Amino acid sequence: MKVPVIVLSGFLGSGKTTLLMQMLNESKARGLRPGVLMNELGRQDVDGRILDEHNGAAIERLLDGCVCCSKKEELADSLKLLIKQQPDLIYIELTGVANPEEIADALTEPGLLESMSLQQIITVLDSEHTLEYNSIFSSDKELVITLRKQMEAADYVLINKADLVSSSTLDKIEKHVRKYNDKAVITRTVHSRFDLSKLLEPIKAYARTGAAASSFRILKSIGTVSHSPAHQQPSPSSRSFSRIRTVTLPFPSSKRLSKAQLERFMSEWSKHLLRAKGYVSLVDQPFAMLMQFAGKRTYWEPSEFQGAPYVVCIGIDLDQQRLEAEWKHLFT
Ligand SMILES: Nc1nc2c(ncn2[C@@H]2O[C@H](COP(=O)(O)OP(=O)(O)OP(=O)(O)O)[C@@H](O)[C@H]2O)c(=O)[nH]1
Repeated sequence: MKVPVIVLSGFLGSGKTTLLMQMLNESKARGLRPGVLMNELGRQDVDGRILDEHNGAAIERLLDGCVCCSKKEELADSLKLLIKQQPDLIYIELTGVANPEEIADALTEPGLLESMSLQQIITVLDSEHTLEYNSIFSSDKELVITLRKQMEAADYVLINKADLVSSSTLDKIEKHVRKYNDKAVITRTVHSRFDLSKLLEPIKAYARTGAAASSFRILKSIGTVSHSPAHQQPSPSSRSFSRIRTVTLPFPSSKRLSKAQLERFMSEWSKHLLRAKGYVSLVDQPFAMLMQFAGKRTYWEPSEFQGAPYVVCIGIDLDQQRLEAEWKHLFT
């Protein structure tokens, strides 16, 4: 019996983990046992920790690289480990700069093809910034192509963060998506919430009966991706990110900062910073807080994190030395 796989794609900070948490909750409510493969660009696993705090699903993590390029070989191994735990379905959350078609392609490798089947690709868009990406990243053709592929390959497109923009912007985004994908179901969402029954009910029926559900999609035919054996290095043209760099900033355990200091730091770096997330110690808080910088906004959430605090920064053309120096300076 093949395990159904749902791939969550979308640019950095668009709302993939938010969607994953909702999907995990709804899977559990239906009595399904999900497995999760999380891929993060940074060495530190922020999203996995967020999940641990909310759920008890089997989680495999692939850190410090993107499964569609540097971590391609490890993708198969991690999925095989998950399969051993006999989940009813597997969610793969990609990095924000991954091309989902390459993952779909990787799932056709011998060793995976017999044991899992790709069901759906869901792409989450950040309504506040999607229309700007072409101009923001105009000098990075690869990234622009990857963002387009995320829309093209999707079965579902969530136009997320709908609370932050006008309805005319949402209309424009929908038109923009339709230029690249005339088949996907497009839904406007807030906090990635949408009706998951069409996705999960057939999987539930499949898990119960073992019969192939007719609504399941068979592996998409991947016309645009050249098939490269997993042991080969990806060619430069198959890389999904180029000028993106990830830097982990340690937060001295004896120090505390204010929200305002951290928000100012994020805002001063916002030209190059696409995303930042991590656990920080605040002057007025007894416990570490989860800080998320996405779409040029900083979000705060309480957390149960008890390790050494840190912040992972993902940026384009990031001057790592200057970033680290200015970060250190915050604590002097
Ligand atoms: N206002 C608003 N905030 C949202 C919405 N969806 C998600 N967020 C917030 O945006 C931030 C990023 O959301 P995530 O779900 O972590 O985004 P992601 O795509 O997983 O991010 P990466 O893993 O870094 O690529 C979090 O602080 C979310 O709470 C939304 O619809 N509206």
